[in-house]
Amino acid sequence: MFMDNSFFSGVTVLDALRENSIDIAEESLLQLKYDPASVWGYIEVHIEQGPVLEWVGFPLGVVQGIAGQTRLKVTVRGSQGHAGTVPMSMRQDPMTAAAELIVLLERLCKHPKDFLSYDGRSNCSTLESLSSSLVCTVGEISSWPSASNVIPGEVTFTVDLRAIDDAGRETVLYELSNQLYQICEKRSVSCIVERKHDANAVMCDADLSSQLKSASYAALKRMTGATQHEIPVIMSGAGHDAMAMSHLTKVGMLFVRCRGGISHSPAEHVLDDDVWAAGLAVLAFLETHV
Ligand SMILES: NC(=O)N[C@H](N)C(=O)O
Repeated sequence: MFMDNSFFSGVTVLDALRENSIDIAEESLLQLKYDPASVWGYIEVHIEQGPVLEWVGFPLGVVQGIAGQTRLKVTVRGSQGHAGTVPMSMRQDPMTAAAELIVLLERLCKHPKDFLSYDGRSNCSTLESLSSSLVCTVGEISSWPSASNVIPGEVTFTVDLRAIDDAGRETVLYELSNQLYQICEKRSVSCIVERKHDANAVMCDADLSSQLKSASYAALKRMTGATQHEIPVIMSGAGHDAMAMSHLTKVGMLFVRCRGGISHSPAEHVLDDDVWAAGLAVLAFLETHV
């Protein structure tokens, strides 16, 4: 099935392999996967893609865990019409409904405690941990037919929702969809919510993390000659290869400071010295294991 998938391009994985002279059956490809018993662990170094390390003034940080994530596609359908002729009171406008839904999402993710109750689905500690890591984003929106003098017939937008606490993420999604359908009903538009992607949170291995911490101390001492204060331990809101590797083995991650916390932008930048520090930390880590 995987080999016959064409994803976005229309070219199947099998076609792409064959075009590159790799004639392989799906069964043999599956046999290539690692035997968990043969793998000791997985270490990943990545730029932080956020502002924390720069803010605390450290080139390196140890990752405690990676947030779980859900991506939704929300389609809001209303009644397409003429921008000049349909009275405001007679509209079923999916654009204003989408705007209300997006503002609801922001309020829910900024203040989950105002929305979620202390019942069986969410207790006090889940709400605390949720509030600290929950982030929600609408990164794409499109309307049809997308003309300045037309009340749209349909608006589609994406939701990217992340939290370190999987149960909390589910609780937020449950609350979001409840409120979303209520708003759509109130505005006489129809809403379809499709769940496009889910990945559970991954916690880094405590031993690997403490070894990476010691290795980071050693690297920074070697570079600056000074003993560093506590190396920051941070959560990753971004997804990483370590998430996939965690199904196979224990994982550990090191973050490298980036300028302004900017990422997913051409302005993304790291200092050469910080990359050097990360290299020395990995070397120090390896030296304790050979
Ligand atoms: N490291 C990343 O930016 N990973 C993904 N693209 C993500 O978190 O969306």
